Amino acid sequence: MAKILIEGGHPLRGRVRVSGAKNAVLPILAASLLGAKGTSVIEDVPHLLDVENMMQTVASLGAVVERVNGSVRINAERIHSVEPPPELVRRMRASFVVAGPLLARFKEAVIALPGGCNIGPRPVDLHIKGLEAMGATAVIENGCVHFRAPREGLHGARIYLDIPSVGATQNIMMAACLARGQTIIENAAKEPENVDLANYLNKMGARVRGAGTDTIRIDGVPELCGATHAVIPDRIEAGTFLLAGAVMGQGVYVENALSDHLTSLLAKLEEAGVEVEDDVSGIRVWPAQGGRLQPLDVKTHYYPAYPTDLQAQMVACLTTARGTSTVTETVFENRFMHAAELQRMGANIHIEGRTAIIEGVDRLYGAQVMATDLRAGAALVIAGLMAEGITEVHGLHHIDRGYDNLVGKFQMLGARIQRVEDDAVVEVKPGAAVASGG
Ligand SMILES: CC(=O)N[C@H]1[C@@H](OP(=O)(O)OP(=O)(O)OC[C@H]2O[C@@H](n3ccc(=O)[nH]c3=O)[C@H](O)[C@@H]2O)O[C@H](CO)[C@@H](O)[C@@H]1O
Ligand SMILES: C=C(OP(=O)(O)O)C(=O)O
Repeated sequence: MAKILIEGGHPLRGRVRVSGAKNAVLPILAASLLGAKGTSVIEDVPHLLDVENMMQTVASLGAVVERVNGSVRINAERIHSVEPPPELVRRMRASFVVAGPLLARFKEAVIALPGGCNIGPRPVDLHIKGLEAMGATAVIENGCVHFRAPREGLHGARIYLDIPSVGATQNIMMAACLARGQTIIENAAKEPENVDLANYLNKMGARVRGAGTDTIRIDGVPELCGATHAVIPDRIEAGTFLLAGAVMGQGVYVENALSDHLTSLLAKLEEAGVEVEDDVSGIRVWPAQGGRLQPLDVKTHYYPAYPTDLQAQMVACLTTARGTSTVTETVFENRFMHAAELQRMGANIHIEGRTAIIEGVDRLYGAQVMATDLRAGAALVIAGLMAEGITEVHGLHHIDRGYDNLVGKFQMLGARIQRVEDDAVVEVKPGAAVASGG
């Protein structure tokens, strides 16, 4: 099995460039299905397993999808199916957001219940309730949701989301673009990825206002066309490198990182004694005095609060803090699987309900560990960089879902890290891409 080998204890320095955001590009690829005319060109598309899956999902419905270097071209004029293959949909959470575009444009969609990271129960009731409020019916049969719109199509509705769900907001927003009349989404998710999706929809001819606030208003239009759009930088990838730089860096510059999207993380880093400098092109971090963070209390919540997708990486960094930290996970019910793996490396972590209590230790030790989900994988890589000795990280298919060339990028920062495919060592030269395959 493929694994990542890390010799820990070597400082990181230099610069690394963040790729386009996974959680923005996935709904944007799905939204391209709304384009009845013309070709969309999506720029800054990262090389990720999830992106390959979404490209295959959209292509399986009849869209012509082509990757040209960093861009993806999609023509969705001729769609022949409203039923993406369940085996593709089950591979990731974001695939469920093809429901909204298909239902709005073709009045029908049959979508398998989605997969994604194993971080707790992840229902889709809010997606279904929102689409039902717009006139759709939804029947769950054989692990699939069969949506049907009325003959005259979906209509606008006022929808209050019980939870500001990122995916439900996306599904409803996309469906509303072609619905008759106005849709108002209240308690909408405010994540920057949803703002990026709204910007893309508006370039396609939609009328979406208020994305990034609690209330989004969408006036339906009869037709949308392909558009050109560059995806925003990945704030979670940026945060991963900033956290690694905070504990192992000697001046790490994360190019393309947007400080406006990372305010909660940057505030926590400063509280932990890390020096943060930002400019128009990126963010630099200098380590806390003596290289160890001050202990922190961190609570994940919906944007703009501290992101759940940076929780595991933060836990890894706090394992060697100068005292006791707490990290409370409020978004997902079971997102501390990395704690047990970090304990194999000498971390002292107790889980009490939804809170991890982390007693800082002097050092971590290299060990064989398993990535149980995407961000757990990133956390273990950071821990490996911090640890004395050799760490072996397994379960790389999780990491490949969401990090474009993670190993190559850490090598560019001077880390002693390499990816081993089965028994073969893959040489990664600075600037070269690592194939992101399972
Ligand atoms: C592909 C993508 O963009 N994934 C992100 C997205 O996931 P995703 O869109 O799945 O996350 P949601 O915002 O929907 O989930 C937030 C919470 O709402 C609950 N919920 C959600 C929908 C629903 O119908 N019913 C319900 O109860 C979930 O179980 C969870 O507890 O936002 C999460 C929260 O920032 C991130 O961790 C994921 O990286
Ligand atoms: C939880 C994540 O992804 P997904 O929603 O695709 O499972 C993530 O990106 O950390």
